[in-house]
Amino acid sequence: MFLDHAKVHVKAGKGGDGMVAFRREKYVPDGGPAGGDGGRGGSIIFEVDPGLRTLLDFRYNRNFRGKPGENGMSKSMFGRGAKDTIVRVPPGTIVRNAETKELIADLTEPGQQAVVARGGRGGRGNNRFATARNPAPEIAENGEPGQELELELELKVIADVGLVGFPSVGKSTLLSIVSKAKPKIAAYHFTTLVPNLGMVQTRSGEEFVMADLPGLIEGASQGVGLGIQFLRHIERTRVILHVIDMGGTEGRDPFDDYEKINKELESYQLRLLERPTVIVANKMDVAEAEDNLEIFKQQIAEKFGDDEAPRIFPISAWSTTGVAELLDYTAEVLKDTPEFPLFDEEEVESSVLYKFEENQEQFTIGRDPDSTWVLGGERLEKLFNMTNFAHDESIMRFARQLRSMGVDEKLRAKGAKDGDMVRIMTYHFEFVD
Ligand SMILES: Nc1nc2c(ncn2[C@@H]2O[C@H](COP(=O)(O)OP(=O)(O)OP(=O)(O)O)[C@@H](O)[C@H]2O)c(=O)[nH]1
Repeated sequence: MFLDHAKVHVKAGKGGDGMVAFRREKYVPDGGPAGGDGGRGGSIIFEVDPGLRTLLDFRYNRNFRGKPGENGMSKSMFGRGAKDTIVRVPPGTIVRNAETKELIADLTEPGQQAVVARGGRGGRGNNRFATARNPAPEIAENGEPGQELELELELKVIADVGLVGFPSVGKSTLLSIVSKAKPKIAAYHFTTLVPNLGMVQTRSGEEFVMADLPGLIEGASQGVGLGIQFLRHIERTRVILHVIDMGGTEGRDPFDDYEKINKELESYQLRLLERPTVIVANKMDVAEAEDNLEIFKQQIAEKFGDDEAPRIFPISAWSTTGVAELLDYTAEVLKDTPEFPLFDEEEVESSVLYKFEENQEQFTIGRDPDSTWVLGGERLEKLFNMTNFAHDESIMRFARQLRSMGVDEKLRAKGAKDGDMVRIMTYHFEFVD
């Protein structure tokens, strides 16, 4: 099965805790501080593996946890940093923050990496807090928590081969008989259009994705301001299969159809005619088809003259005659056909790059029903988590950090009085003006 969506939970490793320790030397009753820093927590990194084609793995495995950094040790020894966790994803994976929908990474090139959750910094040991006034501090930080978030993965199903042709020539029939799997695809964000796509496997096991291209193009010509991602579908379509009804159903003339469709393709200005085309002469099971094909072949030969004419594959989508040969040849042409960029490199670059911003609110002030003041906010909670409450001095340092962020002042401005209770997560304390 060909899955295009997955939701995963990632939590990077916490930094190791800093240590409170003192030197113990012979004959020295009170040595200086000797608590080492904790090591960095492991990040979670997504890496493109060109061998993958689906997001199937994420159905069974949707939780990724980074390794914690090692705690700091006595004798000023640092904790070791944790190894990052590498998660392999197929090329074409788009990663978003599931909550805000913000784009985190657009992974396309083999080996390309994106840090999706950063490991926490190691907490500092007490040897880092020594000052002239406080030569033996009992202050150490806990490691910073690793980043944690819910991610939405989306695999761009890129069509290698596009089907074109008049209505009722048999495009859907052909697609349905060659598709090994129908990718479950969602409507694009910007249109309600769901292109008709199929995964194709040739007799020798080669794979490519085939799409009903007119469906895509019609969407593109209707939609104002279609995203770059949408047009990339057409850009990545390297080979065109032009399907023609050789049965001449409803009095149609095959060559006339062929010319009309080409005119239309030209008008889209998507470099479609530059791509190699294979002509699929369909409905060869119909009585008149053989005669029609002979005439069509002559017309094509005349049109192209000495130029290289596209290959014509007579098939019957209905009885599947000739279809395997058509697919073999298509796979071969695909191999030697590059992409047809519609956008200049710079534009693509900026859409490929990912951003990773820390957008932290400083702090928030709310109230519990019993009128306890409640302090929150990402940055404040992080400082709280990094405080080692086993040591009074560490707690005092936390109080200083709050003051310098302006928490005291803001509380006072909101009417907090001496003796009021204040809560941060599960920790209660008294407000002292
Ligand atoms: N005799 C015969 N009929 C076929 C063959 N392939 C398709 N048909 C028939 O032609 C009709 C149209 O086929 P579709 O596959 O729906 O054609 P389409 O090109 O996808 O048409 P649109 O969806 O309108 O673009 C259907 O009734 C098919 O059964 C074939 O090889 N031989």
